[in-house]
Amino acid sequence: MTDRKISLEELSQHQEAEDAWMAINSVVWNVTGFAGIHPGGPDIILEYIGRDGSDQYNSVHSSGLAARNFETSQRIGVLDAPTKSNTDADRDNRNPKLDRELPGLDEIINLHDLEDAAEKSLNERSWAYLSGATDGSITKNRNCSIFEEVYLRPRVARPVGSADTRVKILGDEYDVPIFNAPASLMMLAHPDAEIALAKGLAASGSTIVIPTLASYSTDEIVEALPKGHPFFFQLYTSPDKSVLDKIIDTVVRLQPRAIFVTVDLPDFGKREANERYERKVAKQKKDSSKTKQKSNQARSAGVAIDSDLSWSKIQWLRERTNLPIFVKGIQCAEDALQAWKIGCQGIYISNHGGRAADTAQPTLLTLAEIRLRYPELLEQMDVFIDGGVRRGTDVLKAICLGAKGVCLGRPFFYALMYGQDGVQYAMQILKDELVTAMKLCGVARLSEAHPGLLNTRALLNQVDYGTEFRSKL
Ligand SMILES: Cc1cc2nc3c(=O)[nH]c(=O)nc-3n(C[C@H](O)[C@H](O)[C@H](O)COP(=O)(O)O)c2cc1C
Repeated sequence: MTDRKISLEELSQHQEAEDAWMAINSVVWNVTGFAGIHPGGPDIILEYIGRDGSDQYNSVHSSGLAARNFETSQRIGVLDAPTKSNTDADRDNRNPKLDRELPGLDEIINLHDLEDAAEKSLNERSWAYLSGATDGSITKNRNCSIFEEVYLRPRVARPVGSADTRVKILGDEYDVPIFNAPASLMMLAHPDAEIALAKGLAASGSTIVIPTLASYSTDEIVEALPKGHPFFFQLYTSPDKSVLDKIIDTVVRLQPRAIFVTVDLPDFGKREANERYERKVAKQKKDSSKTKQKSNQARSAGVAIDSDLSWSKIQWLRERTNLPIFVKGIQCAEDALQAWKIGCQGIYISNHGGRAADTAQPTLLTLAEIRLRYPELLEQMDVFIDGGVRRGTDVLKAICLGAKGVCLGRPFFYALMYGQDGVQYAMQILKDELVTAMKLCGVARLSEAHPGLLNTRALLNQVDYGTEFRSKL
């Protein structure tokens, strides 16, 4: 069947919410009703209906994503005027994320150097989105600095000729306990986005946590992994049942080792760096309406935001699939206990890298709180943690307190500026640092790590011991 040819004029006649068409890389789609379920929120769809949305689309999505997500019945035809094709989009999109040339990887010796390189080289939009946090970035910064307040207590004269960093999680062995923290729209760092991330992590003996809001489709990312390689999936529980069902069906078909269901974002926080950027752009475009609105990328409530998410929905999810469920976004001991009570196989301690509630306590403190109040949970569930991890010593400290998997968010975005090579390079830095930290502390294998290797006085001063003590405040 040949596609019907559509002129730009005909396209422009379909710009109402109830009758909405949009051109993406020359193909015209009927997107009526899509604004309300678009993961990135309705504003951006409503802005481009009746028009060619290719440039905006290509800046964050793979060229094939639209065809995978829309039904064939939504394909109206192709534009008659020559505009972008998928091939043009792939070519144009090779490297628009950088404003300045990147330093060579040989100039990067730790993850802080990677962040400096990102700050200098990424374009303003990407930097604002990736590096930003909510309000005053208190939690983002405290996630990092708390690792500096926990001191190592190295044991000496212990044979550590080789340090074994392997870890077993849900029956699979990984070379390192280090994973990516799932993060949306990685194409803002590099056009190969999650494809390069998946390949780089697998080549480093780890694996990817695939985000719901990836730039590539879940199928494309899984295809990039070696056949049969394990992976995890991060789920946003869309409030729209049909959207959620579709995501779950895809995920169940692809069989991740576990689903990490994100629970810490019932509303968008106030992402000030994004807002500043969007207002600046609106001002340049002289679009005063935008400067007064909530900025769309920063604060629009896409389908990711499930304000009514409840424990019963997580329980429903447990019954809906036979896959292990980990709750991502645990920020206190009571919720860790609740996750265990409803039968979750794991918890993932996170405060969204300081992008949810600002001034929420740093994640290492939450891990200490759980360990002190419900130590048995650390035996009964697998524990992942993220937030502020930048060094091999940070990884070791989290493992000493009971974490099994340690994840990093922003650093993998920055590493991705260099594509797959950057991901492998960052993993090698972390692994080398972890091995050195283990050896210097007298730890030959990760199973030997324990809290006695740490001076945690700084944490103990801050840990919340529960209602019994709190009522005395
Ligand atoms: C740019 C960006 C996008 C993110 N997107 C998601 C997401 O789609 N789903 C999710 O569960 N967490 C998301 N997160 C939170 C991360 O999974 C993780 O909790 C956080 O980045 C860890 O902190 P770190 O960046 O200090 O390592 C995102 C974080 C960043 C920085």
